[in-house]
Amino acid sequence: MSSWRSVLYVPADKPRALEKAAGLAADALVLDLEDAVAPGAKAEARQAAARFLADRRFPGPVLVRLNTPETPHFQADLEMALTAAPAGIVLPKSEQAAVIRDLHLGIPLWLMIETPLGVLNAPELSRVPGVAGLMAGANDLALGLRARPGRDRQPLLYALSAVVLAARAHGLLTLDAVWNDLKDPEGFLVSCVQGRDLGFDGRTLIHPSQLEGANRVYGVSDEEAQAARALLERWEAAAAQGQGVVSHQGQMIEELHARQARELLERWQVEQRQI
Ligand SMILES: CC(C)(COP(=O)(O)OP(=O)(O)OC[C@H]1O[C@@H](n2cnc3c(N)ncnc32)[C@H](O)[C@@H]1OP(=O)(O)O)[C@@H](O)C(=O)NCCC(=O)NCCSC(=O)C[C@H](O)C(=O)O
Ligand SMILES: [Mg+2]
Repeated sequence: MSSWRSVLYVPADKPRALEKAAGLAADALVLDLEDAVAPGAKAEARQAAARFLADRRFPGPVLVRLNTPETPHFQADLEMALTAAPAGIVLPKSEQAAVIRDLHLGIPLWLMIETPLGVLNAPELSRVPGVAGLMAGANDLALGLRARPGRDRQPLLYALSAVVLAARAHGLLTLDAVWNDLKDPEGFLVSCVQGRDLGFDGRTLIHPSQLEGANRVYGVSDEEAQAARALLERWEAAAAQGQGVVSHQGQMIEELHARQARELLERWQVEQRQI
């Protein structure tokens, strides 16, 4: 089990960003070959990504986001990725399960759900063998929906929830979309809480300044771990007496709450090892 609280996009054609990313406290990186890289810089970005992977510059999982299969860049991106063997491939603008299935890629896939059709097909996309996770893409979603999401992201909530629903139904990981406004760190934090409460496992990010907030909001605090231990203690004592439901600090608890507490403690332990 690894943690996916903070997943930083790094444009693969930016040497300084690659250099910096190698030492950052992100849980994972996505080396971007797609939208952050201008058409004329695609080849250079591909080579830099291959070098970064070969040199094992980052201790955690490193994913590579390819250009879409319809573009002239896709084949070369794919060949590079299959040779360099990242922890996974990110496929942007995923819409059709058959298209993804026909690629027959023997590597973990992360599908970006960021178009109206992608959202509608998210349940089928989640069932494609090899898919490890779903990532939401707010910029493309806003474009495709003609939505105007403000600070509260209200116009995107249906689509974001649909991504979580599909991922959870099929046991996949799922990551919330990026926050563009670097001048509004408070809005970013509020939206991290919103994404976490919707059910996302973590957040995709665009800037190092967003790492601390995402790690904190998506992480398990010591207080939460302590509360989970207390709940388990109460539950185990009650279960030993054959009880199926008890109250704990004024709240009803059942076996499912004990499971939830165990899962939270497991995550807390993983995060402690990553510090
Ligand atoms: C958004 C940025 C263009 C801002 O760049 P800039 O103004 O140059 O940032 P700073 O000067 O504040 O940078 C300070 C230092 O931090 C490094 N840096 C910045 N961003 C990153 C990064 N992502 N990874 C690693 N390091 C980074 C700078 O190099 C500076 O370092 P130093 O000089 O040594 O101090 C820029 O942040 C950026 O390019 N971000 C990533 C953009 C990106 O990848 N976009 C594609 C993914 S978003 C998307 O498409 C999601 C989805 O598809 C959707 O539809 O929503
Ligand atoms: Mg996008």
